[in-house]
Amino acid sequence: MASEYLLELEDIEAGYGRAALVLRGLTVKVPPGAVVCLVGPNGAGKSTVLKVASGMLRPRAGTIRVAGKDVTDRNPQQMLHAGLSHVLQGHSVFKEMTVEENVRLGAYSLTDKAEIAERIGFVKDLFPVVAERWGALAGALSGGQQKQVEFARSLMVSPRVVLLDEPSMGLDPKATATVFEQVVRMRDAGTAVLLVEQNARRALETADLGCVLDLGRVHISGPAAELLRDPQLAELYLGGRPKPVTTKS
Ligand SMILES: Nc1ncnc2c1ncn2[C@@H]1O[C@H](COP(=O)(O)OP(=O)(O)OP(=O)(O)O)[C@@H](O)[C@H]1O
Repeated sequence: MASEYLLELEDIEAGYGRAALVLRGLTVKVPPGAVVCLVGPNGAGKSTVLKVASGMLRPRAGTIRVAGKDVTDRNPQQMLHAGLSHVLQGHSVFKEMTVEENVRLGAYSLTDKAEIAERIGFVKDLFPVVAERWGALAGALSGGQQKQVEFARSLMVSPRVVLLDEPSMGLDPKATATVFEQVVRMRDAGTAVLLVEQNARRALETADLGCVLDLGRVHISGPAAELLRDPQLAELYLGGRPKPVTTKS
């Protein structure tokens, strides 16, 4: 059945082993052409949402749909095939391999050489640093540049939705700004993004839609700009009240 959403996580319950549930009836929906960000306190379950979406963690209840198709209980390989590509927290480039080798790893499931060449052209256009440093060892790149190599690798399979877990982790403010610019470029090039970020204010400034997680559920969701303006949310989750708008005279 056709759906207006690319990814729907509905009434998800999930947890680890015998421990208490982490997600307790969580619903998150990602429409086409959008960056959706999940924010909330430490341990709220943000990364767990991405693990459920990419098949790393099976939900105990609830439904996962991709473009209207039920994909609940599929494994990571099948989720990738369905169109969900997960960029994990931390740095996952292979430092002793070249940028090219790292990016080509993202195409391991593709067999059509013309398609691989087309995707390489696409990611080189989207991430100029990947094109510029194509033959360099990935370990020689800065943290922010390595993150762009990870983005490029994740886009090789033409995913419908990229799942980004704390892409700014460990980066300085300048590199963080570049990485968020690239998130917007990915969206504008046609890939929807579900983003988890510690830096909630920065993430909401980038995203189209936001979901605030608390106690394993979505506490409040809506256009990111509206969430940023909400004084109560700012106090509770964004490290203080919104900055007053100043007008230059
Ligand atoms: N592999 C695991 N095994 C057992 N418990 C886990 C595992 N991963 C996460 N948890 C627990 O699940 C809960 C939610 O963790 P999760 O990483 O999803 O939260 P988060 O909102 O992303 O937190 P943070 O902002 O600190 O990264 C925490 O209580 C955490 O200890």
